Amino acid sequence: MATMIDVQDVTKRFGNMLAVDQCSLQVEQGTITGLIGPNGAGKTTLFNMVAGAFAPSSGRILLDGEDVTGLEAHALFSRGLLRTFQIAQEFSHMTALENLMMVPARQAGENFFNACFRRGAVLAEETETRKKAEDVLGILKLTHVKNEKAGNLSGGQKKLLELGRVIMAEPRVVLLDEIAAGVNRTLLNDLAAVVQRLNREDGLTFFVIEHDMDLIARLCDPVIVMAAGTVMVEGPMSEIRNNPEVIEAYFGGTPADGER
Ligand SMILES: Nc1ncnc2c1ncn2[C@@H]1O[C@H](COP(=O)(O)OP(=O)(O)OP(=O)(O)O)[C@@H](O)[C@H]1O
Repeated sequence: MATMIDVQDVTKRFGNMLAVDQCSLQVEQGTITGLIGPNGAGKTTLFNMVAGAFAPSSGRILLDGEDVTGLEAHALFSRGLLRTFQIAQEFSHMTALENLMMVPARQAGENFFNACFRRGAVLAEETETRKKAEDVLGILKLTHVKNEKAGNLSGGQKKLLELGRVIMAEPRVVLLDEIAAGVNRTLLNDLAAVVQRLNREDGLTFFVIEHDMDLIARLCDPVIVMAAGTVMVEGPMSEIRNNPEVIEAYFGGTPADGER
């Protein structure tokens, strides 16, 4: 199995604060890899570096074998890595369908030459994009709100739409950042099912930060536990749950059911 994301000895300092401390981890191609750990463990900082929000202070990050250390999000996107993004304010007045239709980075309609001289091709492409967006709405069970403005959707529906935008972009690896937060159980089941389907059927690799341990247990294998800026342990959730070091890091030694 090829390594999709390879974090090598990465450190991130904010002034005197060592947020990530010589951390090394791998996300293998075709996996749904979870990243968990107590508050302040460095998960978000690590994610931010992998997603191109900021560069590491030291260390290297490889994407599918290529050194991408310090590349910005748009450069990573063109290499197939995408992080779920909140529906930006400016898109909230657009409908669910429009939000999906505008995702492809290089729509023919945006190309001046095509717009002027190849109108037929542009129209064909728009029809194709609309069809794909409608299919994605169907997968997400959002067809009934396709003409609703994104800003009027429930929190859970917005998360599903975010995932829809990811599907439209056709990435190879997706970073999911706390998708369960504020989502009801029914919609969460839909979200989890879509992630599993994309993983199994389309071979998408997922790297998931999540505080909902049930969701992690259901989706992720392996699970990487971070503490104090580095990796503490890695393995299937069934092992992680009973690992004394993990219990100590989360609960100060008080045995619990693994829920934060
Ligand atoms: N921009 C910043 N400036 C200064 N310190 C920061 C910054 N971002 C994060 N930190 C610090 O780095 C450490 C790691 O934070 P981080 O948000 O990465 O942890 P986390 O594991 O994602 O925590 P949580 O689960 O609470 O989101 C924390 O002590 C945090 O206060």
